[in-house]
Amino acid sequence: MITFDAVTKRYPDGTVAVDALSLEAPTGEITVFVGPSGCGKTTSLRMINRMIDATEGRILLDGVPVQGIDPPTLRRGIGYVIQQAGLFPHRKIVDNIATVPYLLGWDRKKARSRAMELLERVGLDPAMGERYPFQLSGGQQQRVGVARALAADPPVLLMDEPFSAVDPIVRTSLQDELIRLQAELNKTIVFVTHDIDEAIKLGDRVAVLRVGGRLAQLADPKTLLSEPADDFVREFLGRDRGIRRLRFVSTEGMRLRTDLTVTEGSDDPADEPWRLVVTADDRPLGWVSRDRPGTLEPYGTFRPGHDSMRSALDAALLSPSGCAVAVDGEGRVVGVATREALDEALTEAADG
Ligand SMILES: Nc1ncnc2c1ncn2[C@@H]1O[C@H](COP(=O)(O)OP(=O)(O)OP(=O)(O)O)[C@@H](O)[C@H]1O
Repeated sequence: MITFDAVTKRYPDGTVAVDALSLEAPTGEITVFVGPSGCGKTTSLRMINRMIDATEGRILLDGVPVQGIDPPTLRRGIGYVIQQAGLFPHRKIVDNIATVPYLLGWDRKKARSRAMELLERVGLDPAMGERYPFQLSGGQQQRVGVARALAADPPVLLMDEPFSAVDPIVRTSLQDELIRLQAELNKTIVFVTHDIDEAIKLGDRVAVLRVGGRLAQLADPKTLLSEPADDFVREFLGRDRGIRRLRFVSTEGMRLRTDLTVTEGSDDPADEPWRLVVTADDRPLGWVSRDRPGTLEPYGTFRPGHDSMRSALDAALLSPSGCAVAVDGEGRVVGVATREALDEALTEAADG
């Protein structure tokens, strides 16, 4: 666990970047620092590994003040990932990843085999180990940055806007990858971002900072969205706060109709405005309207109990039928959520 105990950072020119910050980043969880530009996120992060020293207060790592640990020893237990990956341009990828193991005096073979293992772990082809950073895309370089930070298996990982320099699609896949990795590795992660969506997606807890380095709110994402502490947090969360909350509304137990599907090629005597055509093994093919029986219209799917209400509504909006197709883990249709069922579930969520 990382503890900030009334930590203040005043730069020599008098700027107070962080002001009496107290919070805990629990072991094995992702704590996100989020807030507008200049609110002291990076300064707070860098005080953990002593790239910057606090002016007042203490930061404790599992109860031990970091101020008492010499920086090289401290940093051995703390991986650090930054925005542009910060790879050494003249070293091969495998040697970039093995940087810390080499520094720790591991033998070359062991360090390189650890690096190759990590390349695969972060979703890269091991053949990339022999390339140089300029031969990789921005997203691939970021993955290498994560692999390098994990090389010596540090219990703590500090990540400073690691995914903000890549395009939105790559960014989403890097975020998904981090969630997957964290489920395996259980590191104590402090993650800095200015993007509230990223904070909500990744954080077990989210610390919203305001300019001047003061903590506005520390909460799990669901609480943050439903109970913002004040106008600053509400405004920072933005106008889509209600939509974002849907990510935390479960689709477990949603009422599904099973009488709206029809197997392809079979007769469909029922008089319904929309029918979902499925294959013999229950894969969805498309919606057919009563008015245009020969045309398959688009559909969207979600997995009840697994996907959130946000996904279910998205699936409904993707189709002119206005209904969302419920599928199991194998993509087989288990039912259909009509507008009425979606509305019921939303009303229940709003009441609860
Ligand atoms: N070396 C320094 N000397 C003086 N002031 C500094 C120094 N480094 C940062 N600051 C100031 O401290 C404040 C916090 O900076 P910091 O980089 O921690 O913010 P941030 O929240 O990470 O911002 P951003 O999202 O823009 O990266 C800012 O007002 C910044 O100008």
